[in-house]
Amino acid sequence: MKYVIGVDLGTSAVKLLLVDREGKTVGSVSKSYPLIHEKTGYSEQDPAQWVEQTTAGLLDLLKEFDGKTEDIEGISFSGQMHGLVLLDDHNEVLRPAILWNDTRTTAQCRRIVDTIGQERLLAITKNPALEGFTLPKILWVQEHEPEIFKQAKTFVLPKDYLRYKLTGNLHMDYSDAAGTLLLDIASKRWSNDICEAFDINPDLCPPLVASYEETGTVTPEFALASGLPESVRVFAGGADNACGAVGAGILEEGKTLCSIGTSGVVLSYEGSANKDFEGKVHYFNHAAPDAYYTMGVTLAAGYSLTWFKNVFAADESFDELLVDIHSVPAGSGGLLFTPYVVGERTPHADAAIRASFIGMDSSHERKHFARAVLEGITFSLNESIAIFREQGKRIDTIVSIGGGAQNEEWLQMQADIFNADIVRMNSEQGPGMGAAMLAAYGCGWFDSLTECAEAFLKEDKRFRPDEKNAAVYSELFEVYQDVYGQTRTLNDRLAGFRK
Ligand SMILES: Nc1ncnc2c1ncn2[C@@H]1O[C@H](COP(=O)(O)OP(=O)(O)O)[C@@H](O)[C@H]1O
Ligand SMILES: O=C(CO)[C@@H](O)[C@H](O)COP(=O)(O)O
Repeated sequence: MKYVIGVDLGTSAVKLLLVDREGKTVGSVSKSYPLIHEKTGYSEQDPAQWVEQTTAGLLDLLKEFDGKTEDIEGISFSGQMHGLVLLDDHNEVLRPAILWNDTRTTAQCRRIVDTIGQERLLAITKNPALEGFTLPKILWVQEHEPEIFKQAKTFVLPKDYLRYKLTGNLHMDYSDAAGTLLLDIASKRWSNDICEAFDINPDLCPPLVASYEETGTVTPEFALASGLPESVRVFAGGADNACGAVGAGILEEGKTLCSIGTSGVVLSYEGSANKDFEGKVHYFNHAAPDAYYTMGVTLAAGYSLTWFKNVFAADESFDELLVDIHSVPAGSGGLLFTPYVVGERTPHADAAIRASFIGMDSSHERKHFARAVLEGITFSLNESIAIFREQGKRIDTIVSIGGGAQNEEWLQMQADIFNADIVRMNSEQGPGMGAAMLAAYGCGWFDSLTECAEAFLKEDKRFRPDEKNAAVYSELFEVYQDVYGQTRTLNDRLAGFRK
């Protein structure tokens, strides 16, 4: 039997899947690393930790594996998007990576729009200037750390840096490059116009490849450190949401994905780059050949739950914290939460907004708060679904993946709030499975990713909307939508008091 490995370099942890030729996961390992929040709005990670934890994860994965390591044919990657990794001329990391959920770059976003114009930016990149994207981060370093910027020879994204440590070669794939705001999405080329407008040497941008393209094999040093044979073929991989879509079979028009990881995403397949969503949702290249996807993003989905657990139930597991939420009725007894603990993206691109609990009552217990957090996160994702529905998309079935899909109550809540069937697949680790599928396709095991999806993916369980709860949530969603406008100026006034 032959095998491939899918590596999902997430925000909270790296997750590795060992998958056989029939699509069965025969081994999995997860290794976590911390986020560094030096100031409010800042979010960084040390790229060395991604490499250390992936290497340790591979050692564990291979220790447990009872097959022959020479039978592992390929490896590929799914990566948290947008994070800026700056490298010098020896490919050494120049500063900590500035991540997708770092929102320090509001001024740089304004500079982008003032310099290039919103219309031209949308025409080239299909996306507006948002704090999370990579170009504003490059401009921030250019302005605030000119000495570091002067030494920068190349920029890459998180999984590209990890792949470089395996192969010694630098590349970036189209699906991840799409989130930099430097790629011409339709022609799949770096935009010289954008580089020129911001005094960025185009050589800073690495060579572009397709997600299923081979980028090299494992170096002797990495083979020694990780136990991987040098013969393993290394494929480029893609953005975590593109890989999540591959791993959930979102490979044709009409298919929708909900992913609850650190962030939350509602994603829809697009066959071309020529639709116009006016920048209301992100529009990126897919990891599948010649395809695209649109998506709305909740900045702190799983992260809001993680924040709540760390503050109020640090010694408990997620399952312990959520054990009694079924005993709280839909609507959490009038307690409403907005998940803006680090700001928001869709539909409110606002780095300054912060979260609220509204309607606290002396009858509320901790379980009401826990349920309200899940409901608030799901309402936020429902705002993206509402945008898609307004644009005429029919959304009646949604595949749900990510850490949040581990909880069945939450999956039922998604069905009730989205008013659609929610499907859980055989693997909730969509991005890791998507990465494994890119390696399987790259190795030539299948003629297309669709063929691979047919062989590898199976529906595990379906959650259908409960009419009564759906009606309650439909009414509450209107209240939820009002909270942003009602709390925006209050939050602006509080901003000066933050760390
Ligand atoms: N048992 C669980 N029940 C509900 N949510 C969970 C559970 N375990 C993890 N999560 C949520 O999943 C998130 C992590 O999901 P994951 O897809 O691994 O994220 P990432 O790819 O960003 O590292 C956490 O932030 C947490 O909120
Ligand atoms: O910024 C985005 C998408 O635009 C995020 O979705 C990141 O890609 C991080 O993903 P997770 O770690 O939450 O999976």
